[in-house]
Amino acid sequence: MADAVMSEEQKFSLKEVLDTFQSCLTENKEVKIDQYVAGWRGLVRFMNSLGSVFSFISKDAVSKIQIMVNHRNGENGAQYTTIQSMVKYELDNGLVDLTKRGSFPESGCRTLLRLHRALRWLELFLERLRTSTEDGKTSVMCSEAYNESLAQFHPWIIRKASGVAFCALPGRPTFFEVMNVGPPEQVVAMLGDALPLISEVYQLTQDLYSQHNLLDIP
Ligand SMILES: CCCCCCCCCCCCC/C=C/[C@@H](O)[C@H](COP(=O)(O)O)NC(=O)CCCCCCCCCCCCCCC
Repeated sequence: MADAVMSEEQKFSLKEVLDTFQSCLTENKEVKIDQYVAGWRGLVRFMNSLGSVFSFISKDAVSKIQIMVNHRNGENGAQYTTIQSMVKYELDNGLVDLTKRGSFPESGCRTLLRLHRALRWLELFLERLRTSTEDGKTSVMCSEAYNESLAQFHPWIIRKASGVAFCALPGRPTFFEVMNVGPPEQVVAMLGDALPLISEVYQLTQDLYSQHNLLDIP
């Protein structure tokens, strides 16, 4: 049993997680929610392995993941197969608070928007990691990516706490090791493969939300 657990742990590689995002896309460029959520789950697992300073971040991510899973497992789960079908279903049925917080604090559209904004952070951070030099500082890459994306949606106290957490990030060599992908050149190559697909998932969602004026759901 212990061995089985060990080998599961050892198998954990960030490549598999990023592959999950790749598997989100359907032939007609819709984004599948199960895979999207599975991608986030893998990222949270990775983040947890970096230390408990990140637990306030992972707690929030886990609760949002759970909301999406509940929608999928609910009575109308089939409507939540893709982000596209979810948006249509929730808008057609008036299930989203569009201008102020009200009856639907856990709408799929609202919850996914939070993860979507975080996906932009991920894209920016991974791009910085990919192009960084050996002595690059992950904390700087992370906070720059954060300031260009999520920070604008967070109040001061969260920005402050995030800044503190970023300082606890391990250096680039350790970070690459924990990713468990192989030597640094291989990590860089893997990121080069994964990033265009993450960008595509991000862009498709961004365009959909923008078409339906959903980018500011409170
Ligand atoms: C590995 C470094 C980890 C750095 C993570 C950077 C993201 C920082 C996000 C800080 C969020 C703080 C927690 C609170 C958030 C909420 O206030 C806020 C708004 O929610 P509300 O409208 O329901 O109130 N929530 C959010 O914006 C959603 C945040 C979701 C964060 C998910 C972060 C997962 C990070 C996964 C890291 C994986 C790194 C892999 C890189 C190789």
